[in-house]
Amino acid sequence: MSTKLTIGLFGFGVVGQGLNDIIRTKDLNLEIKKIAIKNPEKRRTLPEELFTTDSSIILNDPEINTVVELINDADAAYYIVKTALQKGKNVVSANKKMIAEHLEELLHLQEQYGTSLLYEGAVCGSIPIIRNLEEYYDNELLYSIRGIFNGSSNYILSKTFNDNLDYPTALKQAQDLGFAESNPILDVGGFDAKSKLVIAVSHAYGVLTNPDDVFNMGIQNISPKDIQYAKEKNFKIKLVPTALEFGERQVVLYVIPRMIKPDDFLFNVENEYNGVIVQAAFADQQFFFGKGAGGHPTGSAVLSDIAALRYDYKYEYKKYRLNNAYVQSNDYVLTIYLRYTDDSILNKLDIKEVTERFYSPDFSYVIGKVTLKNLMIHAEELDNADTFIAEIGSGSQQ
Ligand SMILES: NC(=O)C1=CN([C@@H]2O[C@H](COP(=O)(O)OP(=O)(O)OC[C@H]3O[C@@H](n4cnc5c(N)ncnc54)[C@H](OP(=O)(O)O)[C@@H]3O)[C@@H](O)[C@H]2O)C=CC1
Ligand SMILES: N[C@@H](CC=O)C(=O)O
Repeated sequence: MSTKLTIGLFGFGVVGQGLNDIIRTKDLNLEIKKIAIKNPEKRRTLPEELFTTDSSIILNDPEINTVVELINDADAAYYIVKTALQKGKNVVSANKKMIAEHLEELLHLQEQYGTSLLYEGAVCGSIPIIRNLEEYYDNELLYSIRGIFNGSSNYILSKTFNDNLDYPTALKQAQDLGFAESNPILDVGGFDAKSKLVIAVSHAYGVLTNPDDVFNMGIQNISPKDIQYAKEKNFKIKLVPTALEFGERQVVLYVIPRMIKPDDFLFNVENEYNGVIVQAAFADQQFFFGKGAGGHPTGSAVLSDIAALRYDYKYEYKKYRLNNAYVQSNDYVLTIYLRYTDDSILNKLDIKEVTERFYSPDFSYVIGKVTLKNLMIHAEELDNADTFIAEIGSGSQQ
């Protein structure tokens, strides 16, 4: 017999309303008792008495056994989720930034208070990747996970690459469609993809890492020159988070644009769609594909978590609890395409094994090898309009 869920919902924006639309089409032995929002003046599509701006009304209601957190403020979300877990309520959240930043503490809170926090909607929208990494690949060695984890940046890349739209127009469209974060640098700068990678890696390898210790470079400095280079070589450019196991139980993780060949599963992942390639020892390559952003796709993943709570589902964090869990390492070498104007960056990055160079009065590029550690040291200098960096080909252990 499933538990009746009495829900306190936080947030009634793109995802909150998407979830509500889906719930209304089902008969699921659940009730949304109250909805917390921020702005009391906004017109709502549900009766006024359902809404409150006072989060404590939900958090202190003993009848509410489930909190669904779908707000666009990571700090407020942290307080809400932590308090709900401490008060014995189960929680579903789609807030990847908050979860990635506080995962270790949230894991221990669940243990301490016997509560459950589920967050499938936080990673790649509608794609059921977290439960697969946690449960399905429990016994198998995972060589790597990589993919397209951010719908907005992929939408922008598709529109600029395939339809010759300019970058600001494509970004505005992603915002208008409800895909982008309130601060879009989180999307285009690779921060959102990094949060999702950090969460995925905790279930894939049992590694809990601080997002600040993971390198991310985004697509914010892409120019028509980079697109022209990619087209001439029959590549597409995608923003790709990667986690790879190597050496003695080490895992490297980073987010960087990547030149993708036509035979790669990610080549045809366009617009707000996401794709995840899992490379495992025996299963070999497996590809997960689906919408990574938007109210209904994300709402469907949130609803799947809510439904799982009716049967007391919890993440066990099995791989984290193993004694011989993996450790994060940055001893890794990437083959990169680097567009630049100031030659000094070449020395700073100490680029080796150069296979291609191009000079012109207004820009140059080089293809060569660089250590992940050097990219991390010079990350701030690399983030300027005259520079664009993308992985090209495969990397190797340092
Ligand atoms: N949009 C997407 O495609 C996806 C989003 N997510 C994540 O889901 C979450 C919600 O995103 P999204 O729906 O797009 O965001 P929106 O900006 O569309 O909506 C945010 C909602 O949060 C409410 N809110 C903000 N602060 C508070 C607060 N302190 N207390 C109560 N309510 C608050 C807002 O209230 P008000 O209505 O009054 O302004 C609004 O209803 C974010 O964490 C996002 O990263 C995850 C996957 C996909
Ligand atoms: N801003 C995010 C929303 C979903 O997580 C994205 O574009 O992927």
